[in-house]
Amino acid sequence: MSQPILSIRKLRKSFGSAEIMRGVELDLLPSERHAVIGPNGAGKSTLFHLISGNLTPTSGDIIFDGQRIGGKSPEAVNRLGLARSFQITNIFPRLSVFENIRLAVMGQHRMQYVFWKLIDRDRRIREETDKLLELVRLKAKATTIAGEMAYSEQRSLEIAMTLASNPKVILLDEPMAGMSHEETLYTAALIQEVTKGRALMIVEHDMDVVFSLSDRVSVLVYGEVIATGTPAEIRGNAAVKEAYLGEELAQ
Ligand SMILES: Nc1ncnc2c1ncn2[C@@H]1O[C@H](COP(=O)(O)OP(=O)(O)OP(=O)(O)O)[C@@H](O)[C@H]1O
Repeated sequence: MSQPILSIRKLRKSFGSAEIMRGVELDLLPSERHAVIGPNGAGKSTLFHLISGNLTPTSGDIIFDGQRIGGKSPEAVNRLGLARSFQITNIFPRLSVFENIRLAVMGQHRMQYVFWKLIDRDRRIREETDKLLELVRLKAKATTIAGEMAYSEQRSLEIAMTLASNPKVILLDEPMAGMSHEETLYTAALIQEVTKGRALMIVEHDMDVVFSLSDRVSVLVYGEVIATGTPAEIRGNAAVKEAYLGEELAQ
């Protein structure tokens, strides 16, 4: 097994007297797609907030690419190569699709571009923006106002913006929430395509998506990972069935 790109050890987080993360252990391999599933309130979003720097751990380690990142700012974590999208769509609805992606690209290259000639800078930004537009199949919508697109297209746009930093690890929090069956299938295929060669950690409630998209699945219950394994192993795990999947698959 290759070395993990992200290792989480004995991770704890309390809010006042409420202990929400209770010693999470989890490894993400360099180019695997890894889903985190679990009942409502298990702590999945909190886990993502801790990894991305939006929350500071109470104790424990989060090691990304050999460096401790627990407690670093979201900007610092992002600069190291970890990008995250949120449950709520995070785009600029009044700007065009092209402008949205261009802003993400410019944000990433704020520093480097200072040293380039202006004309060269504009050309590079445009090229990178075009490449991302193509990757998420939004080229034909480049001039469309983002807020006027279908919800699934807005999520595609958001995925492109997440990719602007060329991250090694991508965290996606419920990317299919609120989508129709067709939109879900489309977005799952898109995620599969654009995350090739990178590590993906995804929180998702749609079990069909989870089991078809993931190389491995971790099950979080009351702030602890109770099992990690291939989709087949997780489906067949008695403790998982009892704690979560039994009711989820019966729906
Ligand atoms: N800032 C906070 N202060 C206090 N409690 C919090 C805070 N953030 C989250 N919690 C609590 O932590 C628990 C875990 O919440 P979290 O949103 O991480 O769960 P989840 O697994 O993502 O749930 P869902 O599947 O419903 O999105 C919940 O009981 C929630 O009320």
